[in-house]
Amino acid sequence: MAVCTVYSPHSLKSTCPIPNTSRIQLGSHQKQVIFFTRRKGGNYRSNKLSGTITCEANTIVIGLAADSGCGKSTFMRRLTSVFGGAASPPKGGNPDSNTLISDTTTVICLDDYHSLDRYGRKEQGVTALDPKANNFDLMYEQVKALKQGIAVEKPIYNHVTGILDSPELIQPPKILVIEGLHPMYDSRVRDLLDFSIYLDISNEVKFAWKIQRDMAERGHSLESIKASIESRKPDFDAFIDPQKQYADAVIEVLPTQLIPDDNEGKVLRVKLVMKEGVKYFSPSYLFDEGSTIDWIPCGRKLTCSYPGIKFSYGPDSYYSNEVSVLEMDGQFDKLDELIYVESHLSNLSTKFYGEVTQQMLSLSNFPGSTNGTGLFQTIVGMKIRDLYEQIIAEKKGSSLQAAKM
Ligand SMILES: Nc1ncnc2c1ncn2[C@@H]1O[C@H](COP(=O)(O)OP(=O)(O)OP(=O)(O)O)[C@@H](O)[C@H]1O
Ligand SMILES: O=C(CO)[C@H](O)[C@H](O)COP(=O)(O)O
Repeated sequence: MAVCTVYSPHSLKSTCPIPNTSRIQLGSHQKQVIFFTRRKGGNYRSNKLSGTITCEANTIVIGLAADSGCGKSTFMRRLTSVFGGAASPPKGGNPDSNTLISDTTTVICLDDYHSLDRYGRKEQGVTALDPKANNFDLMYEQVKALKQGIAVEKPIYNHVTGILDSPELIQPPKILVIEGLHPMYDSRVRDLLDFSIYLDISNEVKFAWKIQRDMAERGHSLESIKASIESRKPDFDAFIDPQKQYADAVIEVLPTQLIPDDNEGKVLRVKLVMKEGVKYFSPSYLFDEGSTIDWIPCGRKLTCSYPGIKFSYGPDSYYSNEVSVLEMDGQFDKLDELIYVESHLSNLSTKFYGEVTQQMLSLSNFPGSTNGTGLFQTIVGMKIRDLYEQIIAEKKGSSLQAAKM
């Protein structure tokens, strides 16, 4: 439902597209439901009122980019949990839908915009990472419509059959997350994003995660997993990886530096790269904003077994952008002791003391809960909630202001 404000009772003009007949909720000073019928030249006729209408669609759009098997679904489940409630596929819809809906968020998977299905890609010898296999015009049109408060009929790419199924109806949510291979590839789609995240998983770690999932859950052989990663690599380097330069936050996952020549890949070094100067987003920091700090918290208040834990924080530059980087190498032994670390982090956008620890404890069975992946995904979740609340508060403020004029 688009939220609109009616200014003057005489002229009728809209600054945004409204479907032919639409239910419009007026500003809070004048709550009533009215119907609009579209007329020529962007004018609308209503059953109850006339006036100039400014549509303030309240959908904010978040982009999450990563290669397949790099933890997007896990991150999405953490994000949904920050807003409370669980996410599920559209009720009564296609059981193979990739969409997840909760009270606040709708997560759509950009695989649904594959223009070539599995057979088409095979025939043309292209991977799903190649822009030629994706319909960016439709992606742009539909994300734009949802952001404007208009429902869309989005295609479904069926990962079971490898073909495109009939579309599903997606209503504009409060927060729309577009996750997948290319949320920041097309500049038109990129410009619609209120915030963007890139999960940058190093090759060694990606390989370990993929083996764990695809061998255990999908019955693939080690050789076929290796071959699949190798065959995707050129397109990954050409089309997916470059998107990280546009991200407002990057979560980089690397092998640990605490164990010399580690090749087990169980202990991880994770960096949270946060762009400076992004509207509604102010980076979190350790101890003292802008300083450069190394911190080993192990000791009386934090239990650490081998190889321990090391945090670092400081300013840096990333693709010529000024950033702050928070880093954690190692893993927690006792998750409830995370409160000790949390109390030394600032600007977390939490609602109460210890909220990050509480979130992490409540999802302790999720992958990455004992290391920086879970911690930084949770912090980014808090930041997205804060961004959303700031944008909505600002919009409400300007509607009230306009209504008074
Ligand atoms: N932080 C983490 N630490 C360890 N393993 C992880 C982490 N995040 C994800 N994984 C593992 O990696 C695999 C892929 O994770 P997930 O399904 O979240 O990725 P995805 O990007 O959504 O994948 P796809 O796009 O292929 O559906 C899973 O087996 C999961 O357990
Ligand atoms: O990279 C991917 C996105 O996660 C998939 O490989 C792509 O969507 C094609 O899917 P499938 O392998 O099921 O045909």
